[in-house]
Amino acid sequence: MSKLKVRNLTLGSGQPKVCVSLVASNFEELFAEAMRISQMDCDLIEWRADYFMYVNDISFMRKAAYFIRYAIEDKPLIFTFRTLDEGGGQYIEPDYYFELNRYMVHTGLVDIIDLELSKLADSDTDVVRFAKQNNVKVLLSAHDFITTPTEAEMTEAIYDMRYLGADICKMAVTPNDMEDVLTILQSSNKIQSERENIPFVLIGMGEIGRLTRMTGELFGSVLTFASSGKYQSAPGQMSIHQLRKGLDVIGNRNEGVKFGKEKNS
Ligand SMILES: O=C1C[C@@](O)(C(=O)O)C[C@@H](O)[C@@H]1O
Repeated sequence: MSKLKVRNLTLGSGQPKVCVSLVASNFEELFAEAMRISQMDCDLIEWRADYFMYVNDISFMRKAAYFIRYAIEDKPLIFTFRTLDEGGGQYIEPDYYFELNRYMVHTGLVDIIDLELSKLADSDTDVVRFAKQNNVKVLLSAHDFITTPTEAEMTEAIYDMRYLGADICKMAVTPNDMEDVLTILQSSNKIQSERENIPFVLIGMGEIGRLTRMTGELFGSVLTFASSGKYQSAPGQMSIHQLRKGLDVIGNRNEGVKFGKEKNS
């Protein structure tokens, strides 16, 4: 697994790191949620700005980011505006999408920006370079809320993201049966063995995909998302408590415990 340092957190070593999404529509809720989530046992926080009503006012966005940073102190913060095309909360003008992300980098308050691969592929924006120049990590993402693409399609999408400069490559898809779950795990396993320098995340959304939210330590995903208790930012997210139990079981090596009965000497 490839390692990536964000503030004091190292992604890609041991268990996948647990991220909780902050969803709020106004300032009051934003501040309350940021304070509440900052007390939770998560490693990173993702601000899902597509649910915030002042997203078109750039100076309000700075104030909101400042509030969040104040509340969460030194925890790494991902800035995400998820577009309607990929399951987001509101419409955004394509040019403003990049402008907003650029501005968030400029504030120095966020550590990672999430950009959708499909938007980036259609544009000549320099936002990836701009983020890197300002020591902000770039997470490229793609979502499918209906199906699971083939193993080759998912693997290629992750490699394309890396080629375009992603520090983290993420794909969240929808398994409809256990074959699809195996396809997600197979693709993960292929990526981790073929290209061990890529920090990536492959998630199966919905009830059927839950297993894939826990298996990162074995199959290479560096990050996993839990519910905030109040909102799920995607179907199938578990509570942090449930998720951590799963992560512990899956990563447990039972070191030092011998097989069979100890013989008395
Ligand atoms: O892309 C992702 C992953 C996610 O969709 C999930 O399945 O947990 C949740 C989103 O908030 C995040 O931006």
